Amino acid sequence: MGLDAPTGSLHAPDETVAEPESTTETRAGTEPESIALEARDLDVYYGDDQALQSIDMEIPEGEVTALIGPSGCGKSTFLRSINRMNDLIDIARVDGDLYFNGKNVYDDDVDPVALRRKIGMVFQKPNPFPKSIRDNVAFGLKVQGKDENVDAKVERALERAALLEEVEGQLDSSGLDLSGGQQQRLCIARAIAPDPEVLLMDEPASALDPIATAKIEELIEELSEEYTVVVVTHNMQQAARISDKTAVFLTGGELVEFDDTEKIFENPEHDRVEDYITGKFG
Ligand SMILES: Nc1ncnc2c1ncn2[C@@H]1O[C@H](COP(=O)(O)OP(=O)(O)OP(=O)(O)O)[C@@H](O)[C@H]1O
Repeated sequence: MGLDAPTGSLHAPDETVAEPESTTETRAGTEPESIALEARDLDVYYGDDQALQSIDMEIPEGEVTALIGPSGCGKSTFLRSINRMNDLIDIARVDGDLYFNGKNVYDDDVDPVALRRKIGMVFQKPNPFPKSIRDNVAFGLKVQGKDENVDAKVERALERAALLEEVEGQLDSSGLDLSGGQQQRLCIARAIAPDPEVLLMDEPASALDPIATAKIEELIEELSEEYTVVVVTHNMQQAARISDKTAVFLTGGELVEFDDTEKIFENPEHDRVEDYITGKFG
């Protein structure tokens, strides 16, 4: 299950965050591809229970990567390890490395609050603040002291989140008066207003009806033109529709296969992945 918490933070100044630098070959070994996020031998524990086992993964920049797998296999745990949201869980412990633009986010000099500004997050249940639409989107900007041209930035974020047309002229109404799908797009606008590089989404459409879900799926594809998107989904058809890469986690917190989405769904390497994809379990 996703952790319900707002993006952004109440803390401010600029701390150490990584700048782009990492480039590597694609899996096919043809063209160079920029890597936004790289997990190396990443283990996560809750108390004595290990939730993720030795995860190695390279997430390309500017693409949509889907994390799929049966309930409890560690998808949300992996997502939260990327922007250190697991820090907020007392019993969670992380071993291994997670690089963002080549910098290990678990280094002592990385401020998790600054990191979360570069790596925004959207949760399963839309969680707008009980504030106006404008204030919801402006929240992250104000926290960062980016209070110049706030109205223009709010409108731009709403536009990028495909919500502006529907709420134009009513930015002072409460975010809570919007429909579920609109609330989720408002949360996406709030996450992108501070201009992150990566958007993490934990089952962002699972609480929505099919029409609102279709809008979020379309939006995710559009967002990947500007951001690296990592999305947890229970819905395999959704993963197949919206993602470029797919990571399949299986019970025990193991990453069994990570490849181009087409390859995963059409010709996976592992029988266990094929069984999962074809609905034999999970
Ligand atoms: N806050 C927590 N405290 C203790 N154990 C946790 C916590 N969060 C997750 N776990 C455990 O870690 C394992 C992985 O959970 P996680 O939520 O990451 O899986 P998931 O694949 O996202 O599951 P789902 O699809 O049901 O949301 C599970 O065994 C779960 O019970």
